[in-house]
Amino acid sequence: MLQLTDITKLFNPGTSDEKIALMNISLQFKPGDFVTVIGSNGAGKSTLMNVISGVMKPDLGEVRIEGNAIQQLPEYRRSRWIGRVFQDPMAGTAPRMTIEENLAMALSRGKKRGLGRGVTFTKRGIFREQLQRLGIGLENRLNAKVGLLSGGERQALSLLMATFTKPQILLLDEHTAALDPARAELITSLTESIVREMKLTTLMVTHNMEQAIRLGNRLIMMDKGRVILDVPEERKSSLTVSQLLGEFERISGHQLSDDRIVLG
Ligand SMILES: Nc1ncnc2c1ncn2[C@@H]1O[C@H](COP(=O)(O)OP(=O)(O)OP(=O)(O)O)[C@@H](O)[C@H]1O
Repeated sequence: MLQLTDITKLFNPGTSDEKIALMNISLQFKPGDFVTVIGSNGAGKSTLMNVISGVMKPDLGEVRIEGNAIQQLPEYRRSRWIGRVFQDPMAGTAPRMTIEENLAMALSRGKKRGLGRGVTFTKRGIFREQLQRLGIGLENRLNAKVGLLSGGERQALSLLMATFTKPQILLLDEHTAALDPARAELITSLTESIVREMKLTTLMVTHNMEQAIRLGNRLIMMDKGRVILDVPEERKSSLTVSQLLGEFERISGHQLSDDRIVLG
């Protein structure tokens, strides 16, 4: 279980440039929860992901996984519980290394440095089997340099790498936003099946309102560092994009300003 209690994060505190990125955020996620996260520009969505993954420490509050407070642990020490996929397909992989070298690296995640990074015969078999699940033929290209793959192929590989060692939590930071619609749909359905099969607690930031409603079992809306709406599955399934935008306006008192918004 992932639990956030009274998380506050300020940037440049005490200066004229002070920004409240997160203000008293308390959220609890059950194993297998698939939560879509939407909000206006600068609402704090990426900061929330960064505080959970350990890229940043909160100024106040606790991040707990399975009851253990981890907010002071550095990112690399949280990696056995948390996988993350970014918007930029280059971010989750090493482009100069081959597919199998990248997977070997993913497999050694959370283990002591230098251990188990080589590609053995047995590992190659596991890699082929796992890549096959993606259904895009990467299992036949183990020695291809990742930098030569298309954005969609790289994002599928990033997804596999982020979940290779069966983390409990998956953070998706607009991971389909840089792809064309067909590739985005492929990555979305791969995401859904991986999340379902592995029962991952998943937080997915998206600017696509239709996707935010359609995917997952809970929707969180953020504005100015706060969670302003938390929609459970029962209500989410009957929600429309215009109702969602209307709710945002009603609660926040202003229109959703998002330069990357996609309505559906
Ligand atoms: N490193 C930083 N230094 C200073 N301010 C920052 C930093 N990172 C984020 N902020 C500020 O914190 C607030 C929250 O930013 P964050 O990136 O989390 O928002 P977001 O919801 O992900 O926005 P967007 O959808 O535009 O990417 C914003 O006001 C932003 O300008």
